[in-house]
Amino acid sequence: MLKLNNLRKTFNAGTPSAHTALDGLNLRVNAGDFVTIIGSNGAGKSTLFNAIGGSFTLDRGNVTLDGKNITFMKEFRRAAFIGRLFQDPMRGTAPDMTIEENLALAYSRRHHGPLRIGVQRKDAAYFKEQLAIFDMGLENRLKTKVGTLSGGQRQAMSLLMSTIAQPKLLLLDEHTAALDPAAAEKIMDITKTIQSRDNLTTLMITHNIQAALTTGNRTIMLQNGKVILDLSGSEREKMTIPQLMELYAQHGAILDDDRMLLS
Ligand SMILES: Nc1ncnc2c1ncn2[C@@H]1O[C@H](COP(=O)(O)OP(=O)(O)OP(=O)(O)O)[C@@H](O)[C@H]1O
Repeated sequence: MLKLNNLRKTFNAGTPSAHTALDGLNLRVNAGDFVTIIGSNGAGKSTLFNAIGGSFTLDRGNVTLDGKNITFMKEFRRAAFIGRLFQDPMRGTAPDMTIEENLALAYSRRHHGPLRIGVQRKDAAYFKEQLAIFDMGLENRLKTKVGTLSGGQRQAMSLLMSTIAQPKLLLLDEHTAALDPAAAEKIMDITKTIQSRDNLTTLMITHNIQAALTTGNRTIMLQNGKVILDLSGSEREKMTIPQLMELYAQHGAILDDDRMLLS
């Protein structure tokens, strides 16, 4: 479904600050897979998402999605079929637009036509139904400006906007890390519900090792811009956090991030 072949990206090439963030990265993801991604700071996780989303030109390698080579496709075109959530709940929604206008904009991507903020009555009913799943009272606030919502509510909006047009791929970049624990749990629960309901092929970066091992069906570990571990099936089920850290250490990496250990 998603094939990443030999991805390479060096930032500031040819200067003293040159840094190879992706170093011949290979990955195959099957349709419907929910893959969690872990790795220490600077391992290349967000750069991997930027490569898939088309934020920069790769030095080498190619990205194929659903049999189509999208390596040179512009970022805004990929956004029509790749949903992405960031840590910051303020990204991904337009604060001066209402809940229904934001959703109408996202929903119009489904038709691959021009983006629309005009809200048709039948669409408004559908948005209400979808918002009700979050159980945050948002379904009764369609005319509320998104800028007035809490962080958790805005991330709920971003999640719905990223998935309402049924993307081919969903990229979650620590999308619950900046939320309070109750909101984080709620957003994660709904993420799982939507993922399994729509059989959405999903990649999720997390610093929470426990969540990485128990969410989705596969866990990969990145280090120095490469996939160094790929766990699924019974091997993943049996894996404990100490064993995982030991494996990580064997690759010369240290889980030096307190968030990983404490969360
Ligand atoms: N636009 C850029 N220009 C220069 N260097 C960059 C750029 N983007 C990323 N890097 C560097 O590439 C490396 C990988 O960064 P990346 O953000 O992918 O790491 P990460 O695994 O997501 O880390 P974290 O968990 O801290 O978010 C880092 O050393 C980073 O400084």
